[in-house]
Amino acid sequence: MAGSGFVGEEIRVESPDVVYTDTDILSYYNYNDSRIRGNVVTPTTERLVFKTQRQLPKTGLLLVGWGGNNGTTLTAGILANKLNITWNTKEGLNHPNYLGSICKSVTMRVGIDDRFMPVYAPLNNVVPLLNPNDLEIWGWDISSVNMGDAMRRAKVLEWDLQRQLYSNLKEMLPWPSIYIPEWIAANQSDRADNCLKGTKLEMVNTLRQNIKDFKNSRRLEKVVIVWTANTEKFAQIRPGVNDTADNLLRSLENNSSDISPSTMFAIASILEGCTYINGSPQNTFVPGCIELAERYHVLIAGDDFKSGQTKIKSVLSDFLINSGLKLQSVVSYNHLGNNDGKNLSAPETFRSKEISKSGVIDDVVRANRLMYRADESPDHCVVIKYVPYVGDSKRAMDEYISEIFMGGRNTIAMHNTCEDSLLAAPIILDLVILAELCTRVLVKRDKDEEFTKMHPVMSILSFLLKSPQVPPGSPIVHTLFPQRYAITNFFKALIGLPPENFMLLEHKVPSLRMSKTVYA
Ligand SMILES: NC(=O)c1ccc[n+]([C@@H]2O[C@H](COP(=O)([O-])OP(=O)(O)OC[C@H]3O[C@@H](n4cnc5c(N)ncnc54)[C@H](O)[C@@H]3O)[C@@H](O)[C@H]2O)c1
Ligand SMILES: O=P([O-])([O-])O[C@@H]1[C@@H](O)[C@H](O)[C@@H](O)[C@H](O)[C@@H]1O
Repeated sequence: MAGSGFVGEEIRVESPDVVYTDTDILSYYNYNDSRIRGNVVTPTTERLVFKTQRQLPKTGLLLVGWGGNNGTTLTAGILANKLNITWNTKEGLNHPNYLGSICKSVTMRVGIDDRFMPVYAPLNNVVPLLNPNDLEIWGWDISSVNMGDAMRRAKVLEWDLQRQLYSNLKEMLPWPSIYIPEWIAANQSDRADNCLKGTKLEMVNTLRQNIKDFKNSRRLEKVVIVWTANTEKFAQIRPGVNDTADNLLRSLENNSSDISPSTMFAIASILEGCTYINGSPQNTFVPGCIELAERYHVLIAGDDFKSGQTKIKSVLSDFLINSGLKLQSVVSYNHLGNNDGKNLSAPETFRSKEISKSGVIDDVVRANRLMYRADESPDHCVVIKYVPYVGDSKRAMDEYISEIFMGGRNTIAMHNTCEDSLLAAPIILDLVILAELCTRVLVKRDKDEEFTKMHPVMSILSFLLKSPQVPPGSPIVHTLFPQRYAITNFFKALIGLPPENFMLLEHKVPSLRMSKTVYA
């Protein structure tokens, strides 16, 4: 629709720097930045070439912890969308949707029209992205309950919707999984009736066979594996045990107690060439695991889905500090009554979550040496309580206190109630869709001969994760909008468009509105 400020169909770039072949999109891209030496700043330009496969592969999604609130809610939600199942509540008729997914519900600015006004397009019309309705889904759980009864157990979705999905879901039985009690809360033992036996190596090989059989039986080209099982305690990083890929594999063969179930899943995924995403806060990606992913060029991402309280914190801390208000105290409390909350009621598993929820203000504080000394940071307290009665409906209460002009104080208090799994499920979807896109992208410097994959640690997914994994030595960005623009600017680079600069100079420099349109 001309002049509507919106493009509802797949956009196509016309530029000498963008070539659409039958199989790929080739974009010749100027990556501009500036290099600082002392107080001397030098603009830099690196000519890159991105090659993005256009063909969408038949893709499978394997969920570890499939029978949990997130796993069942995601599976049920995709099925409801696929079958277009509507359901009644006291408010009336409800339709399936993908609200909460940036790949399915968000647009991005792609440029300006002839009136110099912004034009937006859905993310999935900018570069080819998987349709979640096409995903083949299966998974593992230490609980043998079928997905229909697990959906009922989760108590997340409205009964009229559950009723219509149950017959499909009850046929889905999770594969047995790895249960090593000391890695999660003892209160999880009552659901662990679906557990593999044998040595750690034997169990990893069983997981690998599960993956192979799933891939072959469904004729899949790709499989993405997501850990949405319970939060584990942190693993000790031990030299000679899990500090290198070879030591990690040798420790697996030696049945080392230092290797967690989540790291065993990561090893199986990597050895089967499957992208692996850690949706929980534990340190699955011990150094040896990252090295293994680098060795096999298998993409990994983590940690801990960023769904509610932490997402808000990443925005508020950015707003306060980057408005020159000195944030001095952040207290994040929440209680919830789902099984995640039950597992987090144990000190060691809570500690994993406390670490991932606490790090989110670090980058914005560290970036401001005007207000914060190197050894100074706001008080930051995280509290999570398990209250069975509220179920999946997490009640979060936060307080932010900042010092303001001339000795003043600014206190922001907020209350947030939401079904935690209805926030997390679309985030899992985005992680899968964006991770799959990353597997289709190759890049090289224009002057180089060979294309290469991007670094296996997908820091581009930081927008979706509380405690983002980044390539060794890379900075961690927590603030939400830079994370989001990292994704949309990446999309623009893949089709040869310049990054968002927010300058709107056409509306600040009158002569720009007179100049002929100059196509790059
Ligand atoms: N908003 C959210 O729901 C949210 C946000 C961020 C992170 N997370 C994390 O996502 C994970 C899942 O959350 P949830 O609400 O679905 O929890 P849940 O307890 O409902 O589901 C976890 C599932 O994992 C299973 N499980 C445990 N150990 C396993 C293993 N070794 N192998 C296979 N299955 C195993 C359990 O039986 C359970 O069915 C948790 O770690 C949670 O901290 C959730
Ligand atoms: O994403 P977020 O709302 O900051 O954090 C949430 C925690 O507050 C909650 O207690 C936990 O059960 C969820 O797994 C999630 O991690």
